[in-house]
Amino acid sequence: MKIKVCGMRETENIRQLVELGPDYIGFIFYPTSKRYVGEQIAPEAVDLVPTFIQKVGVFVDEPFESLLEQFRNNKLELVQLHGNELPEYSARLKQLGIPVIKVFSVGNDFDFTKTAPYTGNCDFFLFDTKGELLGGTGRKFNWELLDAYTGETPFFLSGGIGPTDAEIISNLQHPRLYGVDVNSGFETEPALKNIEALKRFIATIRQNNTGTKRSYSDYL
Ligand SMILES: O=C(O)c1ccccc1N[C@@H]1O[C@H](COP(=O)(O)O)[C@@H](O)[C@H]1O
Repeated sequence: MKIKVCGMRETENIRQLVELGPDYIGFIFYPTSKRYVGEQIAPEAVDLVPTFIQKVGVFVDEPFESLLEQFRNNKLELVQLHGNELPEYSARLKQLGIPVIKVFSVGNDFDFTKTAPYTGNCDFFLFDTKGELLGGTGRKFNWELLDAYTGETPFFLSGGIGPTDAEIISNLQHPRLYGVDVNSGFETEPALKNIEALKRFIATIRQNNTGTKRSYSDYL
């Protein structure tokens, strides 16, 4: 199971996170977010991230050209579309060779057939909790609803995941579950992650997923 840690901003915190070897690090490029990284991630922080950890830019209904500029300026590797972006928007990014994670906000009445027009137009889905905020709600949705997702596109599970969820996530059985995305559940303040809590969480997930155990030192 892949691990994405989202909402990073502070250089020292990024350095500590990199040592845990997550698969993806997310940066929020949405100005009204408490975790907004700014138009430019601190260049010294970008240089700390090794190539085996992919940098994801999280955007919400960003004008296309502006997204492209920020993608290039920040040496991002994937984009996460967390707003109401249409399948055509996602398809344009894919045509440019940019991998895309398309987010769906899941409430109790969510209709998973809404994902169908995005199939083939993005690489991953991400299922987050529907709430007043567009992301970073800190709340879980009912994970039993995932049984209704029968599509082909692999997905990240997100929304309110915290330190005590590692065991239950490791035991989830969905055939398209690709990764887990964590954010506010591991924060001591917005955009600052509790590294010790993440270390335990990542270790538990990886112990329970044989074959994916990895630490930063393996790559030195
Ligand atoms: O975290 C934010 O502030 C945010 C703002 C706008 C769009 C997305 C945002 N974060 C994403 O929200 C999910 C779940 O976060 P949480 O675990 O519930 O705090 C995660 O994918 C973040 O990328």
